Amino acid sequence: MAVSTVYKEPAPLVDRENPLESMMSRFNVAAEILGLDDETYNVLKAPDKQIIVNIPVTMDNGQRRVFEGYRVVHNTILGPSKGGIRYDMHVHLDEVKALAAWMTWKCAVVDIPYGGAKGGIICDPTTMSPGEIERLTRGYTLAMKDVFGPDRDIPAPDMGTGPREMAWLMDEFSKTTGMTSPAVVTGKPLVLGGSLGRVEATGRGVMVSAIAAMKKLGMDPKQSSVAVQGFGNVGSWAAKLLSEKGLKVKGVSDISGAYWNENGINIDEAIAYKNAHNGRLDGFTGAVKMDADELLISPVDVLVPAAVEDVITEHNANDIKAKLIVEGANGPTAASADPIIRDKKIMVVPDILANSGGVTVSYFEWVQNRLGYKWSENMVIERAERIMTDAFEKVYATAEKYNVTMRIAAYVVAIDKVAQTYKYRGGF
Ligand SMILES: NC(=O)C1=CN([C@@H]2O[C@H](COP(=O)(O)OP(=O)(O)OC[C@H]3O[C@@H](n4cnc5c(N)ncnc54)[C@H](O)[C@@H]3O)[C@@H](O)[C@H]2O)C=CC1
Ligand SMILES: O=C(O)CCC(=O)C(=O)O
Repeated sequence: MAVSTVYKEPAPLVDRENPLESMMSRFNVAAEILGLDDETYNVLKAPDKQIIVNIPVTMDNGQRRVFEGYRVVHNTILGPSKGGIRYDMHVHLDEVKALAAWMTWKCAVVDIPYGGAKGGIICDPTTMSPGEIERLTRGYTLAMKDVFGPDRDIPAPDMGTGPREMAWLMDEFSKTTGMTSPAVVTGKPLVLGGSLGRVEATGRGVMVSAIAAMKKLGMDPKQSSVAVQGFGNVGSWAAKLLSEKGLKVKGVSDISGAYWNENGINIDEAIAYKNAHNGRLDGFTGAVKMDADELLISPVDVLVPAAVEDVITEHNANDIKAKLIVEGANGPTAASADPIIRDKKIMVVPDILANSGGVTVSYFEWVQNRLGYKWSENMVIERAERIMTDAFEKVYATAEKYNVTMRIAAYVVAIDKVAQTYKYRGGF
């Protein structure tokens, strides 16, 4: 059988911002504030390891294609590395490196015993059949069998993946090791040892941090409006839970475009529409279609970017009207926009704090798998909310202490924890 593609050249980053550079520039500011020593700085600035694999997959038409996949383990000083797997055509090694480092900082901010990692495969899952995606997922798992492990590196869902892919990953890993290992991956279906509350956990954390920030800013949720970019797992749950808190969701968007309703979008209807239409809002009649770029600069009080990186840049930051940005996505704000947003006095709850509800409940899932015991949904929600609220208050206090933005404060909290751990553990 002919091999049609041997190597997929990663999409160049020349025409877009580089998330790794954005991550590093904030890391440098926080390292300076902390007076981080050179040894620890040098260890943290680069990932522990980067694995690149080529995964041959027999497509439904009999052709064999080869997909390029990555796993980057940024750091494991706090514990086994943790982080999602992304299926998208824009996956790039530098992006995965940034996402892996963000996982280290995120786990440190919420004080859970994990390091950071991230994976990705350059593919377009929207054009692949379930069988093709399954073979790809199993091939990736096999290629990473020496990387993954319940005490080593624990994947989870990210863009383009969900419980279905995590189930295949768990099954393939279990077969290669000869024992059922639910704790090797989180975000699994409930029946395979998934946790109650994990599906909505990231969106719930976005809601919790948005409400905490609104309280600080003296904003009344019932008198406030919000726009949410991205209507997948994170965006749709954030929109639903924010609307349940009384905010009027005036705008939402996904890859098909942006949708606006001045009187508020009925989010349950939008979710039902999306679920019935291949995960997309295209054709949704509960709102008027608008220019996708307009959504981020629309007249709302709160903005929740919950799709991809670098959508807020020096080119549109000045036009943002929201008083509060809560980052559901990883890296939605390029570093070039930071000073503009700061000068406009917009509060930003940064990604490594705002979207940490997902990994927090993943941690709970892993704990439950290891205990062989299931927690109630209320216990999951109550514990996750407590962790997120405590982290928010710690970051807020750090921002006040050093007179810096919430983003820099979150990096300070995270890097300080990692650096202290190095100090006690030693080893270099
Ligand atoms: N799933 C999770 O638990 C977590 C996800 N995140 C981050 O949240 C973001 C979204 O992830 P998920 O919701 O899981 O992905 P998903 O695959 O469920 O949904 C992505 C959504 O974004 C939309 N989208 C893609 N490109 C877009 C664009 N250029 N403009 C507007 N919409 C666009 C898609 O149509 C879809 O609605 C990513 O940055 C991810 O890294 C962060 C923490 C945890
Ligand atoms: O749930 C997890 O373990 C990680 C989720 C993730 O990839 C993220 O927080 O960006």
